[in-house]
Amino acid sequence: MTTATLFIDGAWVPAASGETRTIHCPADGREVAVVSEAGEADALAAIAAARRAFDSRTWADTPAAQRGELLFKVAESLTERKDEFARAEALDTGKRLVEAEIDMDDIIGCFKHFGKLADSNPGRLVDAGDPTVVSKVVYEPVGVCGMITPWNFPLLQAAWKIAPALAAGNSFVLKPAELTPHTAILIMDVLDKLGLPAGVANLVTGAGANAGAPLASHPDVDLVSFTGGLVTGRKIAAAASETVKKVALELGGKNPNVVFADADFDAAVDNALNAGFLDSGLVCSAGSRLIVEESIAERFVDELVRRAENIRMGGPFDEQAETGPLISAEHRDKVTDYVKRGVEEGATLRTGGHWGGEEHKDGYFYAPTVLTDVRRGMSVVVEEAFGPVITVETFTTEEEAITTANDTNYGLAGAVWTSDAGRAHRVSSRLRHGTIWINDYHPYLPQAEWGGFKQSGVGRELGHAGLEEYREAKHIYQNTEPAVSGWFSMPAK
Ligand SMILES: NC(=O)c1ccc[n+]([C@@H]2O[C@H](COP(=O)([O-])OP(=O)(O)OC[C@H]3O[C@@H](n4cnc5c(N)ncnc54)[C@H](O)[C@@H]3O)[C@@H](O)[C@H]2O)c1
Ligand SMILES: C[N+](C)(C)CC=O
Repeated sequence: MTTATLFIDGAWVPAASGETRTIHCPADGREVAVVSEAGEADALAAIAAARRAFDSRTWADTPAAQRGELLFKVAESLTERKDEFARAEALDTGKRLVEAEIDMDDIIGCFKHFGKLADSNPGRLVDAGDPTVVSKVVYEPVGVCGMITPWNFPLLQAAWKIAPALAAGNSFVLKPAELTPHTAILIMDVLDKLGLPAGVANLVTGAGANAGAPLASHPDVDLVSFTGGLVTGRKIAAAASETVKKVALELGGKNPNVVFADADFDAAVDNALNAGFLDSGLVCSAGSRLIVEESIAERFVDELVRRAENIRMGGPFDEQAETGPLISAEHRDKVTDYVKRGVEEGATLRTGGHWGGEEHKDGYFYAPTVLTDVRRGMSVVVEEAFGPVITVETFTTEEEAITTANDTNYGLAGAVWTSDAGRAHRVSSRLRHGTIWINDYHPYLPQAEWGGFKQSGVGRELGHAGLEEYREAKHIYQNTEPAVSGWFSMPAK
């Protein structure tokens, strides 16, 4: 890959500083690509290009149905280039190729979903209660959108923003995570080849503090949509408040996976593994808090540990591998610290708690880990470790299960396992999380809203609301028989 990887105003350019960054695969350290390292000057150039493109109205005034057609063409192109994209994603993230392929299917589904929605809701007439008045609500694009995305699902999280932003007629600047820029570069190539007007889609690859920060603070950005960690999310919201721009935040989770004694035991154990260890737990909605009914806890944890010890770690192209590495040495140190602190605070390490063995020495692997005897308030129970770490809590009553599951500042997702339909309904309706699974874990649908309660975020992606984030509602009130109002007295002339 060349080092002119910034896409600004319809052209591929290097960073103004000439700086580059080498991307390595976290599974084995191999060099994957050298990309341009954007700084503030590049972000400002991209924002200016997006502003000009928006103000020219070329894309904003393109009929919504045509904008939708472009999204279908993106889906077609991604389908044709699926292998290339999945391979690039797997190399950048270290995730298994099969998982990157599944992500591609979801990404294609996302473009189709917003392609369908693009012209579905042009606005509505409002009854003003006066036949001389025409009152209507129309939906307009927000303007210039800054989009900042994380490294765990690089293109998927970008697609959840790009597709609705384009459907609504906006221009945007995308800043992907600095460690995983590859598929963001590829999707700009797709948009470029499909003839999207110059300046509508812009890309800056680089570090958050330099290339990302202007997207949150610049007055010419109308909306900043961020997916990433809570600490960064707070900074984005604070920076955005200066110019009172629209803010959408998709942050982390400390997601409860609640298992009642009447649940299908084998299915619940199997899915507790999926919940916590799929993609090494590098999923915002990972079921990192297992909350299991006391009467089955011992048997459940024994089986969970037995199964966890069987999980095979490996790189993206290792067909025997069941899970991959963490993203960096720094990230692995963070996970290591959480587990260490948990044990120091009294947790029992039932399995894991160590790095990958000699065969994985060039990658950032961390073994699937189960901690029991945890207490609420321990950092590993409260904070997002963002790794393959499950903590186990127990309960004896339905009320206690609900209280424990809601005892978090986060509110992204959670699951309930039970064979009692009434209980499933009662518990799911009391859980304060944006997605609740009943007798399942992890599925999400482009047709259904995704997002967090509490400190897991602001706003929603996907569904219908995912499009509305990128539109402004405008009320147009027309008096067809203008007349003197008579409100103020009329002085004699
Ligand atoms: N809710 C969701 O749907 C969802 C989805 C995926 C990931 N996540 C969350 O993302 C986190 C993991 O991702 P991460 O480690 O990349 O998060 P992060 O917050 O470290 O980084 C996310 C992005 O923000 C950028 N950034 C960092 N500092 C910035 C600043 N000061 N100004 C502007 N941009 C800045 C980074 O460069 C990156 O592009 C986890 O907390 C995970 O739960 C949430
Ligand atoms: C939103 N999701 C589940 C696809 C990825 C979260 O990290």
